[in-house]
Amino acid sequence: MADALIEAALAARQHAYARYSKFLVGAAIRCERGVIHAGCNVENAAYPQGVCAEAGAISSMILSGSRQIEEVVIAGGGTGPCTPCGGCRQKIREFAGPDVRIRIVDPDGRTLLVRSLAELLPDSFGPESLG
Ligand SMILES: O=c1ccn([C@H]2C[C@H](O)[C@@H](CO)O2)c(=O)[nH]1
Ligand SMILES: [Zn+2]
Repeated sequence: MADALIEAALAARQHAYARYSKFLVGAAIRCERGVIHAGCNVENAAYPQGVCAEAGAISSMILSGSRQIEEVVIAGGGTGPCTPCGGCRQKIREFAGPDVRIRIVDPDGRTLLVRSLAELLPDSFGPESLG
C-alpha cells in the first residue's frame, strides 16, 4: 500500500514548479476511501504566495469529497529528509488523527523517516479543540 503512495508522491514531484528554490517536492495522501491524492509545490514570483506540495494534495482530497487522511508520503529533493513545514503539519492535522503515518522519502523513493502526526505536531490544536 505504501508503494503506490510513494510512486504517486514521486510522480507528483516531477511536476513541481520550484523555479526559485529549485527544491522539488511531491506529496501523496491516501484517504478514507482508499483513493490517492497528490500535489506538488507551486512557487510564485511573489515568494510568499508559493504553496507546498502537501497543501495541493489536501486540496485534491477535499475536492474529491473525502475528509480523512489515512497516510501521507512526502518526496523531497534535498540532502536530508523533507519534513513538512509547520503550516503543513497544521493543515494535515485538520484531517488526520494523531497516529497517521507520515513517510518521508528521497527522490529514489527510499524511506528516510517515518513519523506519526503526533510526533511531528505534539499537543496540537484541532477541530475538536473548538468544542
Ligand atoms: O514539506 C515541504 C517542504 C518544502 N516545500 C516546498 C516549499 C518551497 O516551494 C520549497 C522550498 O522550501 O519546498 C514543500 O512543498 N513541502
Ligand atoms: Zn508546507
